[in-house]
Amino acid sequence: MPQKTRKTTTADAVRLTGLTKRFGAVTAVDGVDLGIDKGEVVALLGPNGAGKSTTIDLLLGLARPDAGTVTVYDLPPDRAVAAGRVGAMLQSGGLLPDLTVGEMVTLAASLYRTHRPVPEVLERAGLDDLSKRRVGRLSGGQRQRVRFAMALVADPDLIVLDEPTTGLDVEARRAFWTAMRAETAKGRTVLFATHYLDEADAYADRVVLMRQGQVIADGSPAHVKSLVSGRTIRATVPGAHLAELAGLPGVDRAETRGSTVLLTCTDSDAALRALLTRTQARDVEVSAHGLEDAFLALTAGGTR
Ligand SMILES: Nc1ncnc2c1ncn2[C@@H]1O[C@H](COP(=O)(O)OP(=O)(O)OP(=O)(O)O)[C@@H](O)[C@H]1O
Repeated sequence: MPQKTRKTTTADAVRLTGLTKRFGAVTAVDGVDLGIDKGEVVALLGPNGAGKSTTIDLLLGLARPDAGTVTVYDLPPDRAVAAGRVGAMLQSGGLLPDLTVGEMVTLAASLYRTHRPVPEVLERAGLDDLSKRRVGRLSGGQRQRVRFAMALVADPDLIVLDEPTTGLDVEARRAFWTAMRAETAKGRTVLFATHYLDEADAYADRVVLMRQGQVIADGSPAHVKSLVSGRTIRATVPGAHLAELAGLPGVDRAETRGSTVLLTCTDSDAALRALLTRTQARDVEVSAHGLEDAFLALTAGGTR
């Protein structure tokens, strides 16, 4: 089969406008506005129940919004999917246990008018040694790789992955992301939901943080980290009162941690200067927040 020429359009890859989905009393997706440019690698992060999977279902045309719109390459999602422009790797389902891996991916390929050669896709997903194994006999991680191959086989412009590395060990996760990097180097657009914050930090250009159906932060991993003021200072400060420390320039919050104090800073340079000139501080350590801290701070109280 000939491979597709990647189409170029001026529109966004994905455009969600006022997107809303309710299940009874729960508003799973609550007025989400989001545009994803072509070639962007975007991580959708959020605690359990934040609305990530529902957003992905709406984006793939697997669920209908109660309000708002979704377009994928300027098309309604079901048409973009039918045209082979979107490859999806969902958390479960879609596999037939009696088929071999090769047959399963060939079947997925047959749904599209044009597709990539199946052996190439099997190799990309690390399945070339398993092509004759029945799907029902695969481990959880191997099944994930079959889903990945099925997502790639249509040669899609957009790849959507719902927690793609759940159940994979460290080595398999690394192999998965190496394969994904090779795919994104070709200019594909990627949206992935993950609970692994280190993956969002390492592999996404942009992090979209959701809580209770809404987007609460959107930017580079560095931007999301900076939203929770960036840095903390830990020090031993003999004779100091917490209220006094909290009042220093650049300090947002002061807490005791054992025999030391922990200062959460909006401007750690100013805070450090004040601490060293106005107090008896010693054993001073300054550290940047990891994405994990940013995530916890921004989504605190967000589960339901
Ligand atoms: N089919 C459904 N029927 C009823 N409620 C649903 C349904 N699907 C999702 N919900 C609810 O909508 C909210 C959002 O769920 P969703 O699965 O989108 O979150 P998520 O961010 O993907 O969570 P997780 O990380 O746990 O997969 C939750 O409160 C969930 O219970």
